[in-house]
Amino acid sequence: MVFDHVTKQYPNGTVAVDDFHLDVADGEFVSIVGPSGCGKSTMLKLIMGLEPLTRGSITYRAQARDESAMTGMVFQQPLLLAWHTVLDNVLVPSTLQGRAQRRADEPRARELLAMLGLADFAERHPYELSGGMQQRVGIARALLHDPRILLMDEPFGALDAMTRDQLTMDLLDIWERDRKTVVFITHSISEAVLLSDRVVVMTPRPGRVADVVDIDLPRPRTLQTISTPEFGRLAAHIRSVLDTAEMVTA
Ligand SMILES: Nc1ncnc2c1ncn2[C@@H]1O[C@H](COP(=O)(O)OP(=O)(O)OP(=O)(O)O)[C@@H](O)[C@H]1O
Repeated sequence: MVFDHVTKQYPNGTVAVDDFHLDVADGEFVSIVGPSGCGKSTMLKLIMGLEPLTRGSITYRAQARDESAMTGMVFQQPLLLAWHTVLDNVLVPSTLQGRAQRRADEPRARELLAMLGLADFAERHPYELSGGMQQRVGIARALLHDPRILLMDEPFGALDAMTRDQLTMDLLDIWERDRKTVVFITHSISEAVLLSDRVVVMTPRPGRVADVVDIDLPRPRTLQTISTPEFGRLAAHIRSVLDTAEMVTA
């Protein structure tokens, strides 16, 4: 996926993203970190085609079976339908395509629920699940149609620290298995370092690329990776780039 000098100005004149340039390899895990309001969510909306670009382009290298299988999206809140079971929530994208599609996709939905440790909860309702389990349902739903690109907008932001760590490890497992291209938005430097091949550090609004940091930590990574000196060095570097970018624009 190539972001070629992407600029987004909203109709009210706000420039949310300015000249964002990045080449994301197929199967790469890229995180975007930056201060609040620097245009991270806007980037995702541009990728999803929910907002038109003002200038520049976003192009895909990989081919998908169809357009709808190109991207899967995980939000900060899992956005589950309270009156549907867990299984039906995962199958929402199929149900929208008709009953036959729903039937065809049910085995895959059950397989994803099992992979995320929710096999026994398929017939339950969202209110019976913890926050972390609800977010797993959101992840299963995003993976249902095997998207080429997984977009994640602070998916663990609303969770407590332990659940967050667990889901981070689960996401690493899932990614190691089939190496989707992931664009992951987060406020957490350590989450970004632990997960990513590269971390894009953005400046305060209008969001520009302040630095792109290669995360050359060996994989598979574990929570112990966080206590290595190399991890500390990378996290400190990203912190200093963020601080410098804030001082320059302040
Ligand atoms: N529809 C819109 N119309 C006008 N301005 C907008 C619109 N959506 C976002 N903005 C502005 O664009 C800027 C970037 O917003 P965006 O939500 O992309 O930032 P963010 O980095 O995701 O923020 P946060 O980390 O707080 O979620 C902000 O100043 C925001 O107020």
